[in-house]
Amino acid sequence: MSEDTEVRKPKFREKGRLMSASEIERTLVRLAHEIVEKHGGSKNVGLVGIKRRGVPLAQRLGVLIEKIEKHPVDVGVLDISFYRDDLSTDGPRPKVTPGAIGFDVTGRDIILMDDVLYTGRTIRAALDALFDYGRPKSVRLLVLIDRGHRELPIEATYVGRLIPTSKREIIEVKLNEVDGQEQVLLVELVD
Ligand SMILES: O=P(O)(O)OC[C@H]1O[C@H](OP(=O)(O)OP(=O)(O)O)[C@H](O)[C@@H]1O
Ligand SMILES: O=c1cc[nH]c(=O)[nH]1
Repeated sequence: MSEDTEVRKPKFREKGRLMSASEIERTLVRLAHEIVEKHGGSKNVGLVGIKRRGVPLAQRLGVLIEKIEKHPVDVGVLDISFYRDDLSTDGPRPKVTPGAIGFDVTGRDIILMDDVLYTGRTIRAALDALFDYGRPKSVRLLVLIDRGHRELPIEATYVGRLIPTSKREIIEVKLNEVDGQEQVLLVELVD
């Protein structure tokens, strides 16, 4: 490949660790209690994790809520494969891949879960997908990190950490089940 055609890979610089494994754990415990409190229990609650890192978060919260409420909670998976550049209005759009969530969402109080909330476009696509599977009674959003910069009127009811960021920064959530390590990092794009 000539120098002219060579694609320059973006370079990133680690700026610091935002959350350790134990901080992630404590945050999830707090969110589990918030969910139980706000829903007056968990009998009608169904947790739906957005692939990829929303899934282990939903599974962990399911275990934590079950410990508090002493009965199992439905945990499902929403598989949204999408092509993304900067997700500009004319660019490639998130694509919903058909696949079972794992339980019937109709009539349920669904808590949709993801690791990072940024522009909100992933969640918009996830909501479209969710309603293809049924008609929930309510849908709330839980994210581990809200980093701001929304492009759509989407907000999370349950937020692990609100981290104001610049657009050059990226939040990297690392979870054991996906990444083989457990932490949240702040990285920055360098020229
Ligand atoms: O609010 P948005 O602008 O849509 O950004 C948030 C999404 O970005 C990340 O996914 P990513 O595209 O990095 O895919 P991955 O989860 O498979 O790593 C993150 O996991 C959220 O799903
Ligand atoms: O900073 C960001 C933005 C979108 N998705 C991420 O995982 N991190």
